[in-house]
This record gives sequence, structure tokens and C-alpha cells, in this order.
Amino acid sequence: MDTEADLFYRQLPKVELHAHLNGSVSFETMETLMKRKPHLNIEHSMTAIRRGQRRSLDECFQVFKVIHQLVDSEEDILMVAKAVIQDFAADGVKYLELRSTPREVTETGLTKQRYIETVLEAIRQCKQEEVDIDVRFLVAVDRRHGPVVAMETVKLAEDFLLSSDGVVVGLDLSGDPTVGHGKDLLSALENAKNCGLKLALHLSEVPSQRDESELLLNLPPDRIGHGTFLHPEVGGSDSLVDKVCKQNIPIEMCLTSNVKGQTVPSYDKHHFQYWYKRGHPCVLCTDDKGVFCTDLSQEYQLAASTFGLTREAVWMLSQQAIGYTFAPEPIKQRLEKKWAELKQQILQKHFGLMQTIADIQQDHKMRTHFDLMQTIADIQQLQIYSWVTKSEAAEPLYLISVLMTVALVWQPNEEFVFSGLRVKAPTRASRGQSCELRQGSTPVCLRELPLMLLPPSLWASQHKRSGAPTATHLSLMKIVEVPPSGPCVTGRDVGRV
Ligand SMILES: CNc1ncnc2c1ncn2[C@@H]1O[C@H](COP(=O)(O)O)[C@@H](O)[C@H]1O
Repeated sequence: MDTEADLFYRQLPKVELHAHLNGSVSFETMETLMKRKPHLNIEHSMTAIRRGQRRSLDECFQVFKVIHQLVDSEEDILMVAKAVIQDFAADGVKYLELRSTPREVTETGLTKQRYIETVLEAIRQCKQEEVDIDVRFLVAVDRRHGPVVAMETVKLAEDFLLSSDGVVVGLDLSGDPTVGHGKDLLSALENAKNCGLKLALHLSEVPSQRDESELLLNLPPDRIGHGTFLHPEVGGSDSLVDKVCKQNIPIEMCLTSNVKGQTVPSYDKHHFQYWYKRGHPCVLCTDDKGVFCTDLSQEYQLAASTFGLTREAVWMLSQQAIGYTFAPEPIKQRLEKKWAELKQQILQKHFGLMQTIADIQQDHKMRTHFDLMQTIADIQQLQIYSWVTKSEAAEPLYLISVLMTVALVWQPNEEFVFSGLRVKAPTRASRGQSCELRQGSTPVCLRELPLMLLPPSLWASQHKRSGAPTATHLSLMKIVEVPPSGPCVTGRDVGRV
């Protein structure tokens, strides 16, 4: 069931800049592919790394080999590319730069030229079918295939740059980072740059790539993929960080991919934190949403909860990504306009309730006790209770704020039941005063709540520190947005103990 937060992150307009086509195939599309080729005996466990699972990077690359067996004809590529684009659109992605390595398969007659043409056909069909997403394509060079193939791929990419009506915009360098050295690919990459292809290069995805990154950063690339081991705290160097910062090169960050592929030990250790704190351009991406079982909404939500980003900051993060796309200026302007229009609808809708409660709390500080008692009636008139319903939306932030608004006007120490939660009013309704909440017989202690709106991420981290129940514990408590028709008063969940 979707929570209010899920809804927000899905509705958030997003830009996806690091997505490998064959790594982005959904469970459902995979199912169709498996049915088409039953003789391969491929199961889902061979194409995806599920929740809680981890693999070595090497094992991840084995997964791609399996997927490539399933996707080996023009027919497959068309289906997969269309499905992937539709998935991204359904996840609220408004602009997508898809990347893929052109392959030839003798048995099916697939050539690299036809491979790219088929992906472009999928993009064209989606556009014709008015799928709400702008899609561009990056031709990928697989580093494992060496300099000759790299040069051929660049030539192919250059041809499409000139003939694809702006859909092919750049070149990606990817593939198993433990194989080969970037110095052998330098000429091909220079050629690509000189002919106007934008460069999105996987850099320092593993620790051993320091020298290579030094070299490739001189090109310089237009964006960096992963950049996991660039900074000195993880074995990179100040010189690498200086180069990236001076040239202001955006970094594509793929949290789940890095954690599941074990190049990063845990979400909270992700290098997003390092770069984001410095104000460096960062863009959240999925990498391989099919293989790593994620989507871009989830990646934003994860980043926000792990690093305590406010909704405003999340919005900024997604909006700034427009500037890092390889799209021409008019497209960027169109996207900016779209973001501005949606901001009214989405951000303010989700902030509306919070603001109202903050106003009420502000009011409380001014009032006498009598007024406060009166305010409970006002609150009912403002129909806050009706926002607390049995619906699916459950943001602890809102819940606690509402609870505390009620608690503030209650007699000190008095208890009441609120949607099954036993709440004890604070003895003094002042900042810094702790307040006791119980779920069943379990006390939940949260400090300083009366006067602050606590983001779920912070709340979760407080819980970790205090050992109290997790945020999901209280997510049984539901709050929905204000219905457009105006809420109705119920108050039925509130009663004295
Ligand atoms: C996990 N991190 C990663 N690091 C480096 N390269 C990756 C990758 N994830 C995917 N690829 C590259 O993308 C190919 C699959 O999509 P396409 O067949 O091109 O659409 C992989 O074979 C690999 O070359």
C-alpha cells in the first residue's frame, strides 16, 4: 500500500540520466522474455538481485550476460526498450537518457546498426503514443571489448548523432571496471568529444581506477558515472576531487546499485553525502532498475531518508538535474517550465497540511490556557481530525504534529486515545519538554515535538538512537491530504482514556 511519502516521490517529476537499457528490464517484461525462450531455463533469480540481497560486482556482470541471452533480436529490443521507457514514465520520470551497448548476434541477424535503430524506433513509437517522457540515447562503449571496438562504436555513434534528429546525444563508457584500462580507450573518447558527442563516463567505480580517472578527467567528461572512489576518504585523492570540482562535472549517483553491488558498504556510507555536502552537482539515478529491483522514486526516497533531505531539498535535487542533461537548451527550458508548473501542484499540496499545523502551533504560544481549551474546538472546526483517517498515507511527521497539537491543548498529564495510540499530554507545553506517546503498552518518547515538525528521516534516526520503535511502527496511523472538496469533521478517533 502506498504511503503519502510514496505518492510524493512518485509524483515528483524526475530526470533519469544513468540507466542501462538491459539492466532496466522489469520483472513483468522479463517474464515475457522468459516465456519466449523457455529452452534457456532462465529464472528470475538469475536476472535480478532482490531486496536484502547483495552480490559482488563480478556477479552483477554475470547477470547481464544472462539478460543478453534473453534480449538478442530486434523484436526483443523493441519490446524491452518500449517497456523500459513506459516504466520510467509511469514512475514520474519526465526526461530520460537511456544508454545501451550495441550488440551483434549472428543467429538472429542483429547488427549494431540495427540495434541502435531499433532502440530509436522504440523511442519514436513511445513519442507517437504520447508517453509523457522525453527520451534521448547514449551509445555505450563496453570497456571489455578494447580500443578497436571502442573506435567503431564511436563512429557509429557519430553517424547517429548526425542522423537521429537530436535523439542520440552522447557516448557512455561502461562495462566491468576491473577489465582493461582507460588509456587504451582515450583516442576513441577524444574522437567522440571532437565530433560533438557528450561524454558520460563510468569513473572510479572500483578502487583500482585512480590513475585511469586522473587521465580521463583531463578530457574532461561531461558527466561522471558513480565516481565512488574519487575522494581521498575512500582511497581516491585530493587531486581527483579538485579536478572534478574545478570542472564542475556532475556525478550520477546510484545508491541501491552501489550497495547491492557492494562497492559501498551501506546507504549511509554512500559518497552522495560527500559530494552533496560540498554543493557539488549530483544526480540520483537507478543504473539498472531491473537488476537491482528499484526505481527512481525509491532512490530519491532512500536518499532523503538516509541523508535527512527535506522535501524542498529533494525538489531542488530533481530540478537541478535538468541542467545536467545533454538536452539542447530549448528542451531544458521546457523541462524547467514543467517543473515550475508541477511545483505548485505537488510540493505545495504535500506541504499544505504541515503549514497549517505549524500556524496553529504558532498560535498556541500566544494564547491563554482558556484559549487553548477553546482551540480544541477550533481544531475540530479546522477539521484536522478528518485528515487523520484510515487511508494509506502515513507520514509520521504529520501524525506527530497533529498529535502534539491536540496534546498541547489537553490538560497536563491527561491521556487520550488517538487512532489506537495512547497519548499523554506534556506536563508543560514548552519547547524541549518531552512528551510520552504509547503504542499499546510500549512508550514512545519523542523530544521537542510540540514546536517542531520532524522529518521522517530525522525521526527514524532519533529512534535508532533512543532504541524506540521505528517509524513504520507508527505508520499505522494514517493521514491523508485535505480533500479538494474540503474535509468533514469526524473526530471519532479521539477520546479520553
Ligand atoms: C553495476 N554497474 C555497472 N558498471 C559498469 N557497467 C555497467 C553497470 N551496469 C550495467 N553496465 C553495462 O551495461 C550493460 C547492460 O546494459 P546494455 O546491454 O548496455 O543495455 C552491461 O553489460 C554493462 O556493460
